[in-house]
Amino acid sequence: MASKPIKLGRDPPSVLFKQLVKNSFAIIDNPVDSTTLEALDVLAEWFQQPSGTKQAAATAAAGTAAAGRGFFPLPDKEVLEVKQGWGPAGVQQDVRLVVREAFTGLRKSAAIVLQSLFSSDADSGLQATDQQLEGWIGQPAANSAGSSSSSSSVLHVSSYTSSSTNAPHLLGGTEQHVDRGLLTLIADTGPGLQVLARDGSWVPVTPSPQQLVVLVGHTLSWATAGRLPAAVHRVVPASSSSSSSSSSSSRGAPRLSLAFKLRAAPGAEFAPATTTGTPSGELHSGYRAPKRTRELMAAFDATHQSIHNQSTDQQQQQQQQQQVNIKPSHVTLAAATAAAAGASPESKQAAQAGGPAAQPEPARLPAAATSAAPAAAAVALALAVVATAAPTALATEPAAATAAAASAAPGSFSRPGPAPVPGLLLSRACLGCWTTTGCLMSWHCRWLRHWRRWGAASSSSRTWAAGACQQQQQQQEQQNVEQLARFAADYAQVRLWAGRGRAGLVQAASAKMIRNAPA
Ligand SMILES: O=C(O)CCC(=O)C(=O)O
Ligand SMILES: [Fe+2]
Repeated sequence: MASKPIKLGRDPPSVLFKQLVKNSFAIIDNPVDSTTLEALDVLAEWFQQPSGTKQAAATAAAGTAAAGRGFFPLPDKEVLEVKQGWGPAGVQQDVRLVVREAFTGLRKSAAIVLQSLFSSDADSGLQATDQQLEGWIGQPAANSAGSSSSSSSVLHVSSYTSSSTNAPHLLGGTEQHVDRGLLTLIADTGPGLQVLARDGSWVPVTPSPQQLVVLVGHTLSWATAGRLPAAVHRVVPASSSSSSSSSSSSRGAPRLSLAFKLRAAPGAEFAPATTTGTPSGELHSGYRAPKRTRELMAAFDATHQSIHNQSTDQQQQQQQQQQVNIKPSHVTLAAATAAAAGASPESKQAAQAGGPAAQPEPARLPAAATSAAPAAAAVALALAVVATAAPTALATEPAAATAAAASAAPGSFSRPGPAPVPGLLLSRACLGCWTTTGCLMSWHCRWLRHWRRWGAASSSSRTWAAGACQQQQQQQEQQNVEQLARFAADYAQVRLWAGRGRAGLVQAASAKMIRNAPA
């Protein structure tokens, strides 16, 4: 990364704030001399055990409060989930100790980052007292467990398994997503993490061993009325030849990361008008009413589907589903076709990400998202599809083009949750369901707006509207994808015929006439 790492005690907090506003991520020197590095080393070794051993050791036994939780072998990585007070008896004591210390150290670092963003020296205009911030984060003490003021923060240790697929950047890593919490701190043993920049490009983020990556999460972005944009990020595992190791024991081993997710306590309340010092009337309507964490998270769940953000129960369900249907289920039409076609990196990125339109924050969308996104993403998407269909078609017969496009059509891929064909939808935030990748303003949401106006919109009505609206969006997205696949097939045929010169075009015209001639 181009910019220098930030030293929190030395650099003014405004530097951090500005960098997060600009990039939605920053690299800092670890403000707490914690055992993060040691934990990476110890865990790299721990992850070398067979999957079954790890699962047996780190998954909490049935009948306990954390039953079934702890270790998740996913298709593209294995995740060890660590919460406050973690310590399954099956895990060696030294590993438990180091991991707990790393948890505590990262938690402190995250609190320091949050505090600096709200300190008056940050020139951020953000306002929250230390007491308020403590209320947001919740109490770490074990005796508050389960209460609405208890900490929900979690440490995810991920070991990325290598993928044999020819689209490793899609299947062997982590799909693009936004973290749900306040902020995430990441330490890792090698390259792979990427953050979506405002211009739609993916920026590799490579902290060195003493550094941490700070990512803004959905909750903090919402609490600051979008002033701090949430980081859209993904993990693209480097090929083994290019993987450089920052930790001696992990050389040649899969990338390992520690992602500490500072999450809001369940009962915390966020009022952007107070936090930003902006009169409520001046805020985007989506931010006007204060929200509690639970409400915020329900809206988040309705619009963001990612295994990294789910509750553990949801993860387990999805895990089972993925074991049956692993490969194409992660892949969006655009991304799959772009990858297969070797389309230009820019078109791949735009197609996968929909540019900044995928940013889940309703207000203060980057200019590119509000103006160019729908058209640009649609074009990028079409290009990616055509790029796949066309070369195949040129080498063979027109029918092959249709088949190539059809093979990428909706039936051949499915994705849990809304299919991300961004940009084809309206890129505005919905007042009802809180969708930001493009609510169609379905009648459910229009109703909700009316209810709101009359003061009758409860959180259950919002949940209902969100569900119904999401369903409608999925149908619409499906139609868009089908339409696009048809367009790609037609376009590929025209290119094929055009490639044969005038004779080809005449042939195309006569074929069309014959097709359309009355029987
Ligand atoms: O492995 C990483 O660097 C990031 C993982 C991640 O994004 C997550 O767990 O939410
Ligand atoms: Fe993440």
